Order: sequence, then structure tokens, then C-alpha cells
Amino acid sequence: MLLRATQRALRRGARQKSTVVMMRHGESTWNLENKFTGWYDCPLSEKGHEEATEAGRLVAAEGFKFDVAFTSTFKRAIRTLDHALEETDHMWIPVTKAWQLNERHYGGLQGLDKQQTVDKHGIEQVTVWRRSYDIPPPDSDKSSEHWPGNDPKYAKLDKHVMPTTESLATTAARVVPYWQHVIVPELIAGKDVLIAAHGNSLRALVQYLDGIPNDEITELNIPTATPLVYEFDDAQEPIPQPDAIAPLQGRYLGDQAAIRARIEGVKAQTK
Ligand SMILES: O=C(O)[C@@H](CO)OP(=O)(O)O
Repeated sequence: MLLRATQRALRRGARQKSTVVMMRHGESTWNLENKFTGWYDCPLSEKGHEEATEAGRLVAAEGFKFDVAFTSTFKRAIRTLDHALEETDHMWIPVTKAWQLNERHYGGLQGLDKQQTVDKHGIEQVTVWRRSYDIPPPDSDKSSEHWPGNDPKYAKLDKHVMPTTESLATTAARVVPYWQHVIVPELIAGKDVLIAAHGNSLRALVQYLDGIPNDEITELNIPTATPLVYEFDDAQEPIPQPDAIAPLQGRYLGDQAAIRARIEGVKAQTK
């Protein structure tokens, strides 16, 4: 019945809008300690749990409804999604945990203190590692706990696709196809989607959605647990939202001045 109604509406040329609310996880224990995290599976800090709960309340206050949710294989994102689902009373919807939405792998930098890394290598080099489009951090050793090929979580996956490091470009090479082949079909089916993921996997996604040039994405930082709302038209193109902070076309929910301060806070993790 629903399918027929949707098909009839599309034949009549009606615009079918879908909503995707995405959020980076709340503060993790390694964010708190200012360590490069990447694929290290640390939990949310106490503040991270509070941030994620507050993010869920902001989404609930706007009355969004969701049909499906996506997150990564990391507990900081999974717990953030749980808080959002609980606050919005959507704990019943199907959740997919996909490694393709994982944080960018930080290679040999994982576990290092960000400021000490600046002190050792200089701010220019560290900014290239953190934010350049296609220059990855040094590789992680394949004998190290930081190589996902040694993690039982990924035992069923082809070890050849498990990264030793990733740039934003190589992160996008897994995030964007996942969006196109798994999430877009949900939008085409008329579903509304909630995503909890990571600073750099979301940077890769919004770069694609908003057509942000490679030399501008370097300036984009995504704050923790701040809902980012995208509306899509019936061609699955983002509809520019009022109050969006350029170059994004989606809008953040919450106090805009506080959000801008949080964005600056992410940038200032290395000085
Ligand atoms: O350490 C990381 O994995 C990421 C996100 O926390 O850090 P950055 O913002 O420096 O890319």
C-alpha cells in the first residue's frame, strides 16, 4: 500500500523529501586526553555521555522521526547513537553498524598526545597529517594492536582492505560508496535516517554532499555530539538549510554561538 502511494506521488511529480540527521560521537576518553584516536575503540567520557544525551534531546525537541539508523563499529559512536535513540524514543528502529563509517585511521599517530606530536614535528606537519585532503599520517606497524587486521572484530573481512593509515581521500573512498549504495536506497524508499559517526568520516561525507573543494575541506572541523540536519530532495540532493554554517548545506541544532566555539575547540587541539 505504502509503496503504491509513494509511486503514485512520484508519478504526480510530488517532491519527496527525506531527512538525515548526522552527529559526531560525544567526547571520548581519548578526546579528553587529547590523543590521536582513529580506529582505537575507546569509550565516551562522562561528559561525552552527557553531550550525546543533550544531542538526543535537541533532536527530540524538533520532533524528527527516523526509520533506520547507522553507526560505526566503535563504542563511542554506538553509545552516542543509543543516547539519541533513547531520547527520541526510537530504540526500536533497525541499526546497522558499518566499519565503512569508522573514523579515519590515524596510522602511526594513534595513541600519541596531539600537542606532544606538535612539539616534536611542528604545527605545519601535524596540520598536514590532521587536515590535508590526501596526505596520510605515517603507517601503523602491521604487528601493532592499531592495525585492524589484528583485531578479531574484523576477522571476517579481507585483510587487504584493512588500512595501516588513511587520508581523508582514502576515508572518502569507503564512506562515499557506503552512502551511495546503502544509505541512498533508504532515502529513495522514503525513509528518514539517523547517523552517529566520527569527525573525519563525517568530514568525508559532507565534503561529498556539499561539493566542498579539496583545498577548503582542510578548514572544516566537526564538533562532538552536535546534530547536523540535512534535507534531501527527490533526486537525493541536499536542500540548503536556513542557518547552515558555510560551506555546509545542513544546519546544526542548538546554540549557534556555542557550536562555533566548539568547532574552534576541535581546531585548537593542536596549536
Ligand atoms: O583523533 C581522532 O581520531 C580525530 C577525532 O577525534 O582527531 P582529529 O580531529 O585530530 O582528526
